[in-house]
Amino acid sequence: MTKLSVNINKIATLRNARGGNVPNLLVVAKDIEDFGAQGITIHPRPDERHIRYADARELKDTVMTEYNIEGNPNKNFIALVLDVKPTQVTLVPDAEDAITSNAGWNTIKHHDFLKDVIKTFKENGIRTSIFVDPDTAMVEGAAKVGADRIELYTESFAHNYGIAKNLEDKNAAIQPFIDAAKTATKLGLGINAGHDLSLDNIKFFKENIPNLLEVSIGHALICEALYFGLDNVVNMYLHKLK
Ligand SMILES: CC(=O)[C@@H](O)[C@H](O)COP(=O)(O)O
Ligand SMILES: NCC(=O)COP(=O)(O)O
Repeated sequence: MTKLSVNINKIATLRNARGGNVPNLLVVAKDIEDFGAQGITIHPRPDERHIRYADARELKDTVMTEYNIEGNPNKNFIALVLDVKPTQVTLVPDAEDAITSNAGWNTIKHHDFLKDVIKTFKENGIRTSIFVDPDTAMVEGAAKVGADRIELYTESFAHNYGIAKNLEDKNAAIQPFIDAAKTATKLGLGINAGHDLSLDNIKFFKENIPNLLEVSIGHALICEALYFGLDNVVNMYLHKLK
């Protein structure tokens, strides 16, 4: 089964635009769960431009499904995650000023750092996932540092699938992800995926990646909700992930 974890960063972006509490992030998170999503993802960034550290703490008592916190494990982020103790922490190597995530970890170069951080989270009962490009060497590196899962960075798939003219192009877009997923499975790593997944591309991705445990989807899902409504969109994803 592939779980749908809805990334609610964009709900916080909308709230922050007016400085008040509309929309209420906690209410939206609860509604998304009630609509059927099996997880809530947040990705607090150092400038707190959308999710604030206080949101991450408040959501702890609201989220009853899988709570996934993503981010670059700097000192403040590590302290936050250890305090909140979500179901899962996803380590993402973002630069401070990145507009959005734009690369996976080099799990070989950062082996010692990642191994230490992962040990700390695992000792605290938090499942760990590492954001990686679809590169078998990086997947092998993720296994070596002791991660429970990888999150495949799907931007290149979404882009190449979006411009594909035929099935051959679509197959070329997914092939690196199939190879990375096979390596992950062989090494005992669970497989998550995310970034720019959408109603247009999710079915093809799911059908081609065996053992896909979770997808985290935010930007496209919230955009699609403008047209279809949040309840409908969550259920459209659930249908495509069956
Ligand atoms: C790791 C990942 O791909 C997502 O968390 C994405 O980066 C969302 O972050 P923003 O909402 O800040 O773009
Ligand atoms: N981990 C990916 C995520 O949470 C959402 O990414 P996106 O759908 O906003 O691109």
